[in-house]
Amino acid sequence: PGNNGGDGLVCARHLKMFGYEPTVYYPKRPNKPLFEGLTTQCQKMDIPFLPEFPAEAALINELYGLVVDAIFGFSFKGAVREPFGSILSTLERITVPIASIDIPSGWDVEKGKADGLQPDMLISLTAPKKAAMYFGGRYHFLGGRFVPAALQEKYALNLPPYPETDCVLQLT
Ligand SMILES: NC(=O)C1=CN([C@@H]2O[C@H](COP(=O)(O)OP(=O)(O)OC[C@H]3O[C@@H](n4cnc5c(N)ncnc54)[C@H](OP(=O)(O)O)[C@@H]3O)[C@@H](O)[C@H]2O)[C@H](O)CC1
Repeated sequence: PGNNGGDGLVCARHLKMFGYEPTVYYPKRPNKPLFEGLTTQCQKMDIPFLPEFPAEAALINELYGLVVDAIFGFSFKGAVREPFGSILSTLERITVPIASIDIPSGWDVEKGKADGLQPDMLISLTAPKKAAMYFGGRYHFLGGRFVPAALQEKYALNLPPYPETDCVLQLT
């Protein structure tokens, strides 16, 4: 529903450009030009938007090869509200791999969530958030090669160097 969801729309657009067949579920759409524009871009690229989230984990396993989790990022707080509680509990039961953008949805940005979503892949943006230390999945990537040196210094960010012209770095 926020910028993490916007990242999900950008991800769907890239996947389509790379020849994959993404499908988007976007239940709460902010009334803001940025998200309306991203939605229009996806629609114009013939990316289907699901009217309902598949209630059965088995159906997701059967229909999809990967789930990109772009529900909540670092602004998630408190107890999860519907419809996202039901969506997350279904995602906790699927067996197809999950790739979470920035933070696994439903995790506390610092403390994580031991009994929450456990994705196979985490794509941290700009810098890994504190909760990333609880990530136990197979692949951890860092994306966002755009932090000016002055900002890195100001916030004492110890960011790793990216090789050559790469914008993404595999951390584990
Ligand atoms: N510099 C960077 O690192 C960048 C990060 N980006 C991405 O942006 C997200 C953070 O985006 P933000 O819009 O601040 O917040 P979220 O996407 O995490 O979530 C906000 C929405 O979530 C709703 N919310 C919050 N808590 C709950 C809850 N308990 N139950 C249900 N819904 C919840 C909230 O709703 P409200 O009604 O409370 O407003 C919002 O709708 C970051 O993680 C990155 O993915 C940028 O893309 C680039 C720069």
